[in-house]
Amino acid sequence: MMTVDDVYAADRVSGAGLALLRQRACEIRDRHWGREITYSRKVFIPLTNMCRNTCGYCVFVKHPGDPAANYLTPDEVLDIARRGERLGCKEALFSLGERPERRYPEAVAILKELGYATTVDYLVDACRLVLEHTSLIPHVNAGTLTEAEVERLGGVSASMGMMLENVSKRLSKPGMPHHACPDKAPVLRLRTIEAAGRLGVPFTTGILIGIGETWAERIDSLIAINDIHLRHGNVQEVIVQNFRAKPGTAMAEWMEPSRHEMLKTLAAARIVLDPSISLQAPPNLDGEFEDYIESGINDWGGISPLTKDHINPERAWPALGELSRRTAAKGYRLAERLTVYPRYLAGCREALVGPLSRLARADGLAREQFTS
Ligand SMILES: O=c1nc2n(C[C@H](O)[C@H](O)[C@H](O)CO)c3cc(O)ccc3cc-2c(=O)[nH]1
Ligand SMILES: C[C@H]1O[C@@H](n2cnc3c(N)ncnc32)[C@H](O)[C@@H]1O
Ligand code: MET
Ligand code: SF4
Repeated sequence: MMTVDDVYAADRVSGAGLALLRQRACEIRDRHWGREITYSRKVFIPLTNMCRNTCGYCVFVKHPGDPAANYLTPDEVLDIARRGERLGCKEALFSLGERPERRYPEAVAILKELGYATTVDYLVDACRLVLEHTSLIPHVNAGTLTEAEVERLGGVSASMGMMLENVSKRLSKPGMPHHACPDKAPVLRLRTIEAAGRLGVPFTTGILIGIGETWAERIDSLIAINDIHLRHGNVQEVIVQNFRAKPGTAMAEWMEPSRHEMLKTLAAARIVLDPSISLQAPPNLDGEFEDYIESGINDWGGISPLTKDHINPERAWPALGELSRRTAAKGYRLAERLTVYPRYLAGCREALVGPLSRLARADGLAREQFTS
């Protein structure tokens, strides 16, 4: 048995110690998730890249003055979704900046032109548009939200998400990545996940590693997420994502976390988290991603045949055939899932019943499987 105390003490494990940690994680994964590793075929829809925060690692955000700072129009949203649909995508991932209208008159003006007061108002209609005119299912990754906002968005998306990042308040101090980022206050992030729990919204969250946190703070974060899941049962997946330094950002010269850190953290996450929570790591942020399989992951997250990863635009996804082959080389089968995991399908909102049942097969994974 491996206890939470053992995991807290695993900060400096290597060699046989690390091997044992990873083996334990794999046993848990194999027992609860079998020999299948899933992914979601998606399009990325960056509804706006303006944001009132300025996270030190973020290259997605664009501020007014930069000609690239914008909102997509409803036509552009539908165009991305329709092209994705033709390529077999099933998820529309809306990932966007947070409340730019609270900071920039430029954002207020564009929203007004579109007929909205807030970014969330526009997001609700953009999701509805995709639901009504395509077969894609919206997943909303819009950062911190109030309970009322989660409720509204829950009616037009099957699942929602927001990385906790980390529970550490230290990361908001001057010189740290979340300094002057109102929406990255850990207490607000936890409240958002908790609100989704109360409303029964299947939720994706996770931690970003290598941004100045300690090992103990990583484990604290995983436990905080797990506690919400134990109360509400709504955390469908946890992402462990490695920070990648981007030119032009405040953290351009920061050291990136090593693969060793990823392998250790993934195994720790699998041991700490309830086994019903899917463990996801992205395959485009490290050349030797297949090693994650031996740390207990069971999911690769969203992969797109059409759009780039706007958050890590320089990191192309591996081709599906390659992902399939490298997954198989470790003894696992690649399978395509929907944005919402099988066990949450039965509890979905009325408006989603039809769209989801058209895409899901009896076991809850995608009826039409693209795996190479
Ligand atoms: O392409 C990406 N997809 C990201 N996704 C989407 C993810 O890969 C899946 O498509 C969805 O979680 C559905 O399972 C996120 C979703 C969230 O709810 C929260 C955070 C992320 C982070 C990323 C990301 O950095 N890049
Ligand atoms: C959508 C999620 O992407 C993550 N994110 C943002 N910037 C980076 C980066 N430079 N490297 C890795 N992950 C990043 C954050 O965790 C955010 O919440
Ligand atoms: C584009 S970053 C992902 C969405 C949101 N701004 C967040 O940081 O959580
Ligand atoms: S990571 Fe999200 S919250 Fe932070 S600046 Fe980028 S878009 Fe804004």
